[in-house]
Amino acid sequence: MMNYDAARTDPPDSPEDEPAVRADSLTVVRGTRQVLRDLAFTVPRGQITGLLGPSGCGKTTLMRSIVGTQAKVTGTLDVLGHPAGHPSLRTRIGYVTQAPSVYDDLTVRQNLDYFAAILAPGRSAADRRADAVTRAIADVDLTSHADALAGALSGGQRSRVSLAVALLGAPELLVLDEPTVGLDPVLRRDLWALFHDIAASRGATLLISSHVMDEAERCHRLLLMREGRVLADGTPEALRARTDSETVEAAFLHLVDEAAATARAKETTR
Ligand SMILES: Nc1ncnc2c1ncn2[C@@H]1O[C@H](COP(=O)(O)OP(=O)(O)OP(=O)(O)O)[C@@H](O)[C@H]1O
Repeated sequence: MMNYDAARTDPPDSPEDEPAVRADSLTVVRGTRQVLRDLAFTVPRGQITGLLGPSGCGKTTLMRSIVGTQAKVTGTLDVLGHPAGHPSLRTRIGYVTQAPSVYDDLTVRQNLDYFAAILAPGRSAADRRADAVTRAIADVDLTSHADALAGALSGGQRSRVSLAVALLGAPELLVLDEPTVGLDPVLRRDLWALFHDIAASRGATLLISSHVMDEAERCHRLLLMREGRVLADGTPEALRARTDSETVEAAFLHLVDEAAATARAKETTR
């Protein structure tokens, strides 16, 4: 990470009201293109923030930057009181990518056992590991499939195994890249209920991306993105009110038109 300077003294633990993520003048280059441009936003703690925008607008790039796996990041990006990518954040953040990262030739429980052993190795932690694995499998509603091979599960079930892996370490910040894509409406509803439960019962912060605007209404706050920029940041209610729109989708379209009109006005005054 460009903004992680090993020589920099760690800031003191941030107070609870510090945002989970704070970005300022954040820019990311991929290949030869600037794909995130001068972003400034915060993600509050203990809430679900939805990262919404059309395909290719930069959601995954922003998530990769926050979890510290993205190169060519400049500007300020602080996560849980540290610069993004700081080694101390590794166990405090759970990241679920779009492609489920599970071993198909292991059962659900064996997958979880494997990742639990990396997080808490050694015989002395065996009981704690077994409890954490059982709880994570129950959290994602896969108890009845615990002994099934991951390779024999449906796409949605495999995504839930990935989510269970991310829940193992009880992370303070969960970053979920399109976790509900391709899932049926019942499963989508159940997963959103689980996300709300994780935020409410553990005080965890969730950053969840989606390009399905109807999921916006399920979030406490939204970051609306388009073409590498943040168009708006606020609660769904505030965004609807500000744009005099009935839905977040209508609010988004209003903001896109507004941004285009502002750009045109700037061009003509040059
Ligand atoms: N490895 C790469 N090298 C160069 N450019 C890339 C690379 N990966 C992504 N991009 C570009 O960066 C931009 C943002 O991509 P990103 O994956 O962050 O978008 P996204 O909003 O997550 O899209 P989706 O919803 O389809 O997953 C896109 O224009 C994409 O073409």
